[in-house]
Amino acid sequence: MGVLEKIKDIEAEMARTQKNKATEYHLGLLKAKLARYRAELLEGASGGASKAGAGFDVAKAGFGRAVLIGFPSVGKSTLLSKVTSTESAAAAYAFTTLVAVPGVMEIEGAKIQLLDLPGIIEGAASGRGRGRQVVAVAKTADLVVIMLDVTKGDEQRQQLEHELEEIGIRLNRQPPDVVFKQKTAGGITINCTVNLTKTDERTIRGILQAYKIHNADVMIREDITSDDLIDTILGNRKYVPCLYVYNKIDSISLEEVDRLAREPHTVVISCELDLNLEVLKKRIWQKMGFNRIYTKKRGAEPDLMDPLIIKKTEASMEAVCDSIHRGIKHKFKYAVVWGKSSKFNPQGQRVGLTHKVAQDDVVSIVTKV
Ligand SMILES: Nc1nc2c(ncn2[C@@H]2O[C@H](COP(=O)(O)OP(=O)(O)OP(=O)(O)O)[C@@H](O)[C@H]2O)c(=O)[nH]1
Repeated sequence: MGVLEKIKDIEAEMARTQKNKATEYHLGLLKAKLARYRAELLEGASGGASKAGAGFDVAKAGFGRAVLIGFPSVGKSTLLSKVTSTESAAAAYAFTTLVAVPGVMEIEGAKIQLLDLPGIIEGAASGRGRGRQVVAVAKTADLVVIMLDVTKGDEQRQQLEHELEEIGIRLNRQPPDVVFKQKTAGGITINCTVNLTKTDERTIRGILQAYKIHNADVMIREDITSDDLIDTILGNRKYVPCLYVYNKIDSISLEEVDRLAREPHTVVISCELDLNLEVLKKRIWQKMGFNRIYTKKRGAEPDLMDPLIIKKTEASMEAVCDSIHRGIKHKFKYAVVWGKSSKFNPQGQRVGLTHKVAQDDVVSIVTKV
């Protein structure tokens, strides 16, 4: 039996099985099996392994990359033409049978690449589409933008979320708070700091066994599900922020627009009428978690024309140094900071390499001579 049939069988069995306390263990094992077969499918273990160099790669331009995913005719090309300086058609990158169109968007002084992946998402998880390439590209993405047609309802959204979920992409979620350490001996030790309501120890042991893990320490610090445990064991999940963009709001009522606009992680736009496109750009910037820092030479005014763009998660003074030049931190003596991250002082605050900067800070770096 091929992997696809095995997946179908398990899915059918899961659909037949009622979800309750008594079936939790059985379902947990089925999920573990399913995740294993899916991984096999995506890694090409069942044949058709990718040739070296046949992968999907687009040179990362600018500071970050947002990947645009959506069904045909939702308005992806129209959006790209409005918000990016899309490189000419000749510059569209071709990968074996796949073409992705990268455009570059200027937001708040940063260059962000917006990559349109036409038609590759459908059926990716079942091996029909180009699951491996989607995974590869999504792994390099700082943001997934799911573009939807407001007139098509929520069906497209559910389908895309489902496909992305199946290939191991987790949208707008944090990795489960579980520490998992495989060992060579000593059996399985499970420690929980919280009360588990969605799974239990027997199921956890069963899942570990399904993965032929007989020696491991598992420390659980969150009320996880069996799926969360499988994600932790497989360790190859990609946690990425996602923005839902509903296009064509010119075709629906104001009430409906208002309702959608209040949904979390959502922006409503009309490409055709140029509605809300600036807001969309701002939201992309925020969702990517970038930080803008201005530099200032001693005795001079801050350089407001050419800010440094740094990822928020790594926004220490050391990251600021690295974004200027790799060698600077080795010559770093101290920095002076003005802005939200510093104590108010017209002379600025003296800080070291571990200081965390904030958006729009002005920084002056003093190096050893
Ligand atoms: N009413 C309305 N129509 C729009 C809007 N934006 C795009 N369209 C129309 O939707 C159709 C599809 O737009 P495209 O930009 O070609 O869509 P796409 O997602 O790139 O489609 P593929 O190239 O097939 O992947 C076109 O006829 C556009 O004119 C909008 O804001 N409102």
